[in-house]
Amino acid sequence: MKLAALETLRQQNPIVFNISNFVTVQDVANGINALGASPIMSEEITEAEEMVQMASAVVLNLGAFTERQVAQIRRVGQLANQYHKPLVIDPVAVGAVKYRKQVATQLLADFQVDIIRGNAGEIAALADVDWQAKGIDAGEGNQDLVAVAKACATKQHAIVILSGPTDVITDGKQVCKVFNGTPLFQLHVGSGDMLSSVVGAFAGVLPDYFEAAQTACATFASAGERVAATLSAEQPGTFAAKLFDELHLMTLQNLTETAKFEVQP
Ligand SMILES: Nc1ncnc2c1ncn2[C@@H]1O[C@H](COP(=O)(O)OP(=O)(O)OP(=O)(O)O)[C@@H](O)[C@H]1O
Ligand SMILES: Cc1ncsc1CCO
Ligand SMILES: [Mg+2]
Repeated sequence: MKLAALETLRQQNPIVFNISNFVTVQDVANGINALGASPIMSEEITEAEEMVQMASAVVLNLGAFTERQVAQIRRVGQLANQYHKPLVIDPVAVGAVKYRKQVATQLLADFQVDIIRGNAGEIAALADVDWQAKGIDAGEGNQDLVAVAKACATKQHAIVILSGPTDVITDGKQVCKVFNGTPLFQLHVGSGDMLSSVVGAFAGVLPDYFEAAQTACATFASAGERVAATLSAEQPGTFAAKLFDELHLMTLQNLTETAKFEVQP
């Protein structure tokens, strides 16, 4: 795990091109901006090539696309591959909506996606593992999460982040678990969307995307955990506000002291 990449990120201020969803777009922009990246969003296919060229990473969030946006998403995916930019996908609610799974599966078949970041319900769906996803939430399942994440990585030929109380990051063989976090993340819609774009930001400065995925999970979950430790009750609003502060203020030393993870070769 390369925690020092936090400082590289802040020095390089990578541009992250996000196709976001209308629910959480501002949290995503402010979250990665606070951390030290430079967000840019667009819904216009005509400027897709310029966007991808200027970006250090591309994040496709599939949270609320229209048919017209699918055409834009497809063009951006193709351009990200053409210009060799790291490509991250957040397959929102693919475990709950058949149409979304069809669209996401087709994207994954047509493009080289480097990192998939989803919760257990979403990663299980892309692994074709039986699971009861619930809307945008992880839902219920009794399969082993490491096995689910590995199956998804192998099937989709990508690094997979299965986020939740423990984040599981795998390339299909090696596994890293990040134990940080707080249940307060679940009280703020879009925590996962923010994480996916934080993953893009790290992939923009760390050419080893497996390392980038791990470092992003440890950084984001540690920031939330550090905020939760300052609250005296479940305060979702205060948590969100302080999460932005912490993403900005957290030092490498704070991160190193907080991060709890294990890597299995
Ligand atoms: N119960 C929990 N305890 C600790 N950390 C958690 C818990 N649930 C989620 N997290 C953390 O929350 C962050 C977002 O992950 P999550 O799996 O909730 O995404 P998501 O389901 O896609 O969220 P959203 O749909 O709101 O965007 C990750 O950093 C994860 O580690
Ligand atoms: C609530 C919601 N609905 C579509 S996207 C989204 C935000 C979480 O991704
Ligand atoms: Mg999500």
